[in-house]
Amino acid sequence: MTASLSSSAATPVSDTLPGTPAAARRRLRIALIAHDGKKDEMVMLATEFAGLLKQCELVATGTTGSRLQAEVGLEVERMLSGPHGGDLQIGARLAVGGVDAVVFLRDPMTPQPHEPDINALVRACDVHDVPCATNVSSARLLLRGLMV
Ligand SMILES: O=C(CO)COP(=O)(O)O
Repeated sequence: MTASLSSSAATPVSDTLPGTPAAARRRLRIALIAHDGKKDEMVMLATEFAGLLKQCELVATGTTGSRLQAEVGLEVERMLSGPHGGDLQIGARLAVGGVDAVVFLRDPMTPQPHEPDINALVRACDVHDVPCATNVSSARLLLRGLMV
């Protein structure tokens, strides 16, 4: 497993693939976000992939980040809580090349007050071709892919 990658903030994730010489690699930067109804699943997922995630630079929205720190023991940079702008902060970082992958466990059954922010973050992933998993099954595939 490798989670070390080259150092430029603007380096595309393609430069993080296994062919890149170890000395030129920088750590993968992964954003982790979960709505309240999905936070338990996020904790379970992060526990399952803790070996990988501990080698990565992690950023999360506020409450998700607290739970990952407290319950999984991960070092996480915490942004604002989602409804207070955390999704937008992560989207802004992603737009300038500062995020390599996003796991965003959205709750499709519960209306969110900050729906436009959520859509903006997912759109930013599509605009900038950053992998974004929005459910546990796709997150497992994405994280396994990063472990190659
Ligand atoms: O609302 C969120 C994402 O849209 C998540 O925010 P929290 O992690 O602060 O609960």
